[in-house]
Amino acid sequence: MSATAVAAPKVRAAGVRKSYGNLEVLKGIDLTVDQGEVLCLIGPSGSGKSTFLRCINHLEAIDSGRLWVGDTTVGYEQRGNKLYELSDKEICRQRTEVGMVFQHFNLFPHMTVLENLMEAPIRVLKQPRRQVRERALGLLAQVGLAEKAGSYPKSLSGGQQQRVAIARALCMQPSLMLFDEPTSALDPELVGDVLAVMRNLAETGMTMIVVTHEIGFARDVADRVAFFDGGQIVEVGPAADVITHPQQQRTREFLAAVR
Ligand SMILES: Nc1ncnc2c1ncn2[C@@H]1O[C@H](COP(=O)(O)OP(=O)(O)OP(=O)(O)O)[C@@H](O)[C@H]1O
Repeated sequence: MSATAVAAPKVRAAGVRKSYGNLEVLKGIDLTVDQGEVLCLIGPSGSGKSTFLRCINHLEAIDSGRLWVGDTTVGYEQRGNKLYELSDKEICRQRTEVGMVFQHFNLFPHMTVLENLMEAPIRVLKQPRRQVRERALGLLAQVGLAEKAGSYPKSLSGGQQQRVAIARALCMQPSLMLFDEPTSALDPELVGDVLAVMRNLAETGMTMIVVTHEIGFARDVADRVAFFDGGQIVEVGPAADVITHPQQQRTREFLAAVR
């Protein structure tokens, strides 16, 4: 054993495959995401980025390969021809450790902003109301929305709703945050505030996997970038290398088209 302890990867995928009917969406994904790392997934529409994210959070089951989420937990493991799946209880437990932010904020419309944040920690984690309330108010301050605690989602802008959605995910105290195109439903002038919240979160050391078309964000904030195309990772490496000096022709074409 080496003198320096090395933390286990937060997420590890090995040969992950997923099809919808005859459409093979993930064609053998191999990827490791380290503790505290920010990884951005970029690539054309339909290349499988969201599906991969959804597999990590057990919103989709993989067909084959292996997927570990967390330090020790096996997500899915193919043993011979038999696919081992987590029990519903294990999935629930793992989901509480993984926060997910979607393109469309998915806030509960009938609850205030503060109630949106408090709902899952109280109902799912059974944490004391007073403690959750304190944490929720702190998170709202962190995303610049302390004064909106008593408002209903429909009275907020899209950017504010997305910042609430991020705070809501964080209120569960996750150790991994997944973002699925968090800014693509926003008007351009609202994107900056959401990206600033994500940038601050990255600086706290949170492990983050972000599907995004915001190439500037990926270049400036990600530790590594993975370029997906046709259900495969074509290129993965340090953000500055993949975005500024892509090695693969396909990556170069994609970046030229989106810039
Ligand atoms: N539940 C589903 N049933 C059938 N096909 C699906 C399903 N979800 C995704 N797909 C298909 O899988 C392919 C990959 O979709 P996915 O959303 O993972 O791509 P993506 O790279 O995230 O694209 P985008 O940037 O447009 O979100 C697409 O062809 C999509 O139509």
